[in-house]
Amino acid sequence: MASEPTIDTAQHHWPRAGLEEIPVLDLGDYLAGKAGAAEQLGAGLRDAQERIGFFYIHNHGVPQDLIDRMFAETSRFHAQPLDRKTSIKIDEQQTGYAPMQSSEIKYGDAVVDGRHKPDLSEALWLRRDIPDDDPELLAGRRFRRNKWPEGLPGFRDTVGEYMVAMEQLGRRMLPLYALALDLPADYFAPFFVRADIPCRFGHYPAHLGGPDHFGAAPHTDAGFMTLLPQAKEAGLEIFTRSKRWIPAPVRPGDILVNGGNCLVRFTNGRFLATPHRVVGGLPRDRYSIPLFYNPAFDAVVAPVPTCARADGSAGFAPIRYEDYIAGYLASVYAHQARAAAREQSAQHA
Ligand SMILES: O=C(O)CCC(=O)C(=O)O
Ligand SMILES: [Fe+2]
Repeated sequence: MASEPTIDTAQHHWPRAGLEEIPVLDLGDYLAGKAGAAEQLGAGLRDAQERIGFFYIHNHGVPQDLIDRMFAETSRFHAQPLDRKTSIKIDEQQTGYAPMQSSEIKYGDAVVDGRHKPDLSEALWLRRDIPDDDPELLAGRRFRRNKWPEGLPGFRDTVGEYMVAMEQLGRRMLPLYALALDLPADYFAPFFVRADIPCRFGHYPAHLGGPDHFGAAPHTDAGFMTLLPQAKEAGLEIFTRSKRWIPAPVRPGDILVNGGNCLVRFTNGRFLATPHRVVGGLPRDRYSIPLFYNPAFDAVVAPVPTCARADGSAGFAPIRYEDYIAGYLASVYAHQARAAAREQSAQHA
């Protein structure tokens, strides 16, 4: 299984105060095509990703009405009776309904405080929708088949609209990552043709858990960039390089962005995948709708040329994204660990 990335802290030198500030990047001028805006944002993104691993984006171009409708659909889905939700229960495809406390194994090295209780949240996972005759789907590849809820008219259309808008945002942000790393602006584009864009439409019921039992236990995300439209309720906390948990303030209308383990691998540990968690014991129900903007399944995630290690060592070994994500999921979910074991024994049979 793929080993989790570790952060090369020797490359980071920042005063403590700065380690706890989540910057805001305004994409307005950039999306309007203003000269110089991309370079300026690239520098801001570099600072954010080296220092704290999280940043808000303002004027991101995704209509608020669409985000509001996606939140409304998410609460409509979770308001259904449990047997309706479990009729599309999550399986080795990693799409469908993940019930409360279904993260059965814990997040390997990313667990920063040794607490191992399964998440007090439920979620509907969906990926890019592909036609029934897609060759990879017909070949039985994992992570390809969506499970759509029935009896919720309009749900599927809204999810489709949301995925298109959010994927476009992710694609438009790729040049900023490239410029942040002194690479040609189009460097990352080929890795994201048919990007993997899993969405987690999550519900954290009020009054569950507490200081030692979380809505989402401490973890790092697996992919490249996580796009998290702001929930109405607070509750997300991030573990900074000053070794403290700080709340991520709710900034209505903005989208919170954070780096995942694939970004760490691309940058040989220079950009952070910062551990985060959702606290337990929330005063009100909380919904969240992250889209994980990740490479295509066949893309090979390998350190970029500008992130060679100073000591000449190679750093992270190249790995196909799909192999990486399968290993990550097997470390979090028992059903994925079983699927991985089945695939291994089939290969050796
Ligand atoms: O609900 C949130 O605010 C964050 C959830 C999260 O960290 C995740 O789904 O990876
Ligand atoms: Fe996360």
